[in-house]
Amino acid sequence: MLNSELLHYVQGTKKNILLNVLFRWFALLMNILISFSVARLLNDLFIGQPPNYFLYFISVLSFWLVKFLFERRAELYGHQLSESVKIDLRQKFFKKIISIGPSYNQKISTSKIMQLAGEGIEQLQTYYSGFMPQLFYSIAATLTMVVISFFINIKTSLILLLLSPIIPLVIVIGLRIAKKILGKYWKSYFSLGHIFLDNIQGLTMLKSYDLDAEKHLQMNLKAEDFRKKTMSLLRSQLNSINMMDIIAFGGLAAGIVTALYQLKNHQMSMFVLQGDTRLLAVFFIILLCYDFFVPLRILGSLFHVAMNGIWASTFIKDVLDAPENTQANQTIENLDYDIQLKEVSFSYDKNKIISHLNMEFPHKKITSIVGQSGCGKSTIANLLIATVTGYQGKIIIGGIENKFLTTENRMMTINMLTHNPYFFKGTVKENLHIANPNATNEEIDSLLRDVHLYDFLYEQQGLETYLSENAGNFSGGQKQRLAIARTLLQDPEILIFDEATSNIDEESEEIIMKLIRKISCEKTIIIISHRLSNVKLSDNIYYMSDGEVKEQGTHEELINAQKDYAILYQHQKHLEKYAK
Ligand SMILES: Nc1ncnc2c1ncn2[C@@H]1O[C@H](COP(=O)(O)OP(=O)(O)OP(=O)(O)O)[C@@H](O)[C@H]1O
Repeated sequence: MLNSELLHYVQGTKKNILLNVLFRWFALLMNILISFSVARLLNDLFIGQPPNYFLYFISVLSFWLVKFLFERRAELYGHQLSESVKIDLRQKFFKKIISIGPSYNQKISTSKIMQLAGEGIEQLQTYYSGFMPQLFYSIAATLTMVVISFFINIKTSLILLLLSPIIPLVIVIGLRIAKKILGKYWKSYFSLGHIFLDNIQGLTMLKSYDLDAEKHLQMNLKAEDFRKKTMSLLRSQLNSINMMDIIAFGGLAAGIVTALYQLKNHQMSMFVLQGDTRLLAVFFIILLCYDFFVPLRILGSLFHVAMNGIWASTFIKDVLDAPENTQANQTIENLDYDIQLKEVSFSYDKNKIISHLNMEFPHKKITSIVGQSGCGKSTIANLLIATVTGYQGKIIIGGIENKFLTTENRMMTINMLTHNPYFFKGTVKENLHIANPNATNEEIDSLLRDVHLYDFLYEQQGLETYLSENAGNFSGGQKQRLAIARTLLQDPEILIFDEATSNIDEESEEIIMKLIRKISCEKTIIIISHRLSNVKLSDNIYYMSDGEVKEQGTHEELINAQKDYAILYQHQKHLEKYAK
């Protein structure tokens, strides 16, 4: 019921729980004093002794005021607890995702991260700030009331003592029953989140294929499944709440009946008071019985919300406990940005993608990788930028094994431009500043001239020109040229162009290729392209097939070799001539 491991994840939790419980316990003592005062007043009225109303009023008001202050204090600690839990857990969660590095996606899906960071942590917050303090408070309050009732009437006290563990027992049984339901609930929730995010990301494509209505229906089915799972969870929670109500009210009735029975048998008295205290004792114990089951009953209700948190915690814990690459603490110190792959192999699950690759990508040179679709070209790029990890062999970048490079250093050193760069809604300047927040307008303008976008942008609002979502108001070629300007603004030493010129107009392609050749005298350039005409001027070309390097050399050398590269080149040349 109490996951003690979780306590370690949130700083200051124990202190805040302790203070919250302590002040609520003080408030309980005040409440008991109020009950005692009310019992005395009733006793006075019943035995015909004129009560001192003013004294009762003052004492009840004073107890109530002190109780109110204690409760406010407890609330304050509860609030602190609740906030620190949420902030702490979210910070730890995101820090962990960042420290796992760009390959986090191999371990956990984006939709799951969003759901756990949002709803998951929200649920866990209730566990920490509601359920956990309530659990300790319930124990303290129950024991306190059992001890006090012991001094009034032992039998009633024993009845309360015997009945008190039933509610926690129902909670434990409820947890066992709900385990299966909760498993289904979270599975359905993750599945809904995954499909929702996927469809939102691909909405434009879905619309263009007129598939949005179909996907809408699919999402409705998932949402309906989630609704059913939620209802089933709520039903089980409601059953258990009903059960706890029966026990709480049954316990209250049992306590009252026992007390009255004891009164009838002349066994009721206040041990500590002189004289005939039978009626006082019975009123006091009835009021105590009324309060007795309240903490346990609240524990029961909170338990159902906390149960979700406990379940979410297992997923959150998996993320927080995910192994980090603690060896990744080196940075490239020298000015050598050569890359070497030595006997590198990699598999997705058991599917071998590349095998025993030996490649070199020298600094200040253009090296290209070509080959049939699916031969593993992008996998090499992904291994270099570490969005994919778990390779055998060695990848040496600037003299340092890739695994040992810090994520920050790798990200500052290597940049990959794909055929589908992302732009945020906002101005051109805002989007370019992502790569370098300190870049001046002059530096940006100079790059915009290099990518032949200057005139186009300054015919509009210049750097303040507005980009709609993912630069939807720009053509494919303009978007790609803007992306290259953004990449160059960051000024990384190693640049990977993975099909960066596919699907764009010839003019843009020519501009980009010219620029790549211009910067190649000071950077390590890797070009991945299915169009061999783009790699003709490379210093070295690797021709790959089935995850292996089959040929290597300059364009002329490979053409003269008259093997697969030459055949593919002639084939593409023929097709391009035909297309024109
Ligand atoms: N995340 C993944 N999980 C499992 N298999 C994958 C994953 N990504 C790629 N693959 C598989 O790895 C193989 C190599 O993919 P890769 O993207 O490296 O090929 P490529 O040579 O770049 O192809 P293309 O020229 O079509 O982009 C393919 O068979 C692909 O199906």
